[in-house]
Amino acid sequence: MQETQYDFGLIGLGVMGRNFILNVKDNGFSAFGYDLDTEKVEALREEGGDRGRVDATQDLPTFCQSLTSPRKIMLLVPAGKIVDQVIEDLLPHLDKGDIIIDGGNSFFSDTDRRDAYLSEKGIHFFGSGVSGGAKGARKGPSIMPGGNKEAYEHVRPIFEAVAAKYQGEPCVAYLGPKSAGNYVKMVHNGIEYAMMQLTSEVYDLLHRAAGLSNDELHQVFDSWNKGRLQSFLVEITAEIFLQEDDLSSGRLVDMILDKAKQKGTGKWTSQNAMDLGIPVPTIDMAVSMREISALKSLRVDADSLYDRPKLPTLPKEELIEQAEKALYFSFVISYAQGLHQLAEASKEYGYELDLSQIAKIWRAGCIIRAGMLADIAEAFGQNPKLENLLLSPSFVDKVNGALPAVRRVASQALERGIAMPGLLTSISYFDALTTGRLPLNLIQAQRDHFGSHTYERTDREGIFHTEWGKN
Ligand SMILES: NC(=O)C1=CN([C@@H]2O[C@H](COP(=O)(O)OP(=O)(O)OC[C@H]3O[C@@H](n4cnc5c(N)ncnc54)[C@H](OP(=O)(O)O)[C@@H]3O)[C@@H](O)[C@H]2O)C=CC1
Ligand SMILES: O=C(CO)[C@H](O)[C@H](O)COP(=O)(O)O
Repeated sequence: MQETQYDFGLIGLGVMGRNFILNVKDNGFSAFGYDLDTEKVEALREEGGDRGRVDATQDLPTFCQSLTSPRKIMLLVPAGKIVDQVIEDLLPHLDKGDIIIDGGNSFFSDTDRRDAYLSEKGIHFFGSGVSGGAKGARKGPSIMPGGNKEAYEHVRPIFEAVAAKYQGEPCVAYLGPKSAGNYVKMVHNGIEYAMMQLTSEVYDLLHRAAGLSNDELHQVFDSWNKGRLQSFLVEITAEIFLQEDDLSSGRLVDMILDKAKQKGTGKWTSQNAMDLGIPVPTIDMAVSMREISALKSLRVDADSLYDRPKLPTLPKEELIEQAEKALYFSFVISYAQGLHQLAEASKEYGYELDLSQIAKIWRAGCIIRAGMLADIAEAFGQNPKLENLLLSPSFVDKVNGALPAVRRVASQALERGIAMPGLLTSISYFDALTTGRLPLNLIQAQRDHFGSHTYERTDREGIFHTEWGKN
């Protein structure tokens, strides 16, 4: 029987779990890990040093007996059936009031199901997204917990200690009941998909239209990361261009196959946005682009069938300046879409989300952290009911200032046949959302013409139908 009582338990000592548990230990809490894999258990015991502060086992009863009451057990196992399996394995060893935290990228309706199931048994369940990858988990991630508010008080000191800090403020906050935390993490990942797609498009344009080398691309992204585009993704992009390839003489980025994989969180964001009736087309396009990227052989075959315009190389400095504005604009649009979705989800699912607080806990630790999130947090702080970021007076001048260059970049890409679907979609979304009268009156007329679906009028109340073609 294990003598020492540990403050925190962690199941799943993989990429995230191993780093998270060491982070808990470094912040003054004792932690006990559990994994099925002997090597992972032994590796943690080696790396952890003092066994009184961190230890691990492959024996579940020992694991549960070693935790202080109420037990606080975090799961960092692959999302899906494994989470249900681990919960079932744990239940015989738990007491009422114990807390299970699912830190993985679980689908939010699974979290609601698990929450209802466990609350009947007196167990508190937290769906709690964690972002920041391995490094974030080790040194300070952004944490997005949702669940029972009172029970959160037991977890709060640990989460606040291990979370990333932005100017001293922890990047974690209680977000709302039930699946609020997993939902926010899902949309975080949707925004992540959009920002990654947009970054890759700008890289492609600078390289193919203006001939920037990897060294030049490094310099561009590095300098952008010191300005208003300062963000984790721009920072790592700068670093990526410098990485030499161990297996050939060039840079690694040029040797990586152009097929992007996905685990599903971006797709879920798009699917649920459609259920809610909230447009997030830049996120949708980012998901579609991963799908198009997977069609490698089809793309290669089609490439040989069609002509692409051959235009002169563009002046570097001018394109770099315009591209900075295009990336800034489209990052703003990505956040605007994701936060709009969160506002609607909050109403639909009763999460009572505080969008300013969400932007605040994304300012450090997570993959979508960016300097502009401070402005976004302020915009929603000034007007918590802001329907869409584009309505914030503080963003109007910023967006207006970028637009001419954004449109120029898009035209350059279209003229050259360089695919920038994320940027073009962002511009079209912006143009549509800022147009008082759209041509969808014609769609209503068509619907009524072929299917008597009726329409409303601009000049009077009521529902109308016309026998089209009779006058
Ligand atoms: N990697 C990342 O950057 C991020 C991942 N996430 C999410 O965090 C979760 C964990 O991801 P990650 O750490 O990357 O995944 P890993 O696959 O690296 O780690 C998962 C760990 O769980 C173990 N495991 C599987 N089944 C069980 C079980 N029944 N009991 C105990 N342990 C088990 C696995 O062991 P074994 O290998 O032997 O199966 C493995 O050690 C996922 O939901 C992921 O989506 C969230 C943010 C970032
Ligand atoms: O949650 C994350 C970061 O926030 C993960 O890294 C995410 O799983 C990556 O998603 P995908 O594999 O679909 O690109």
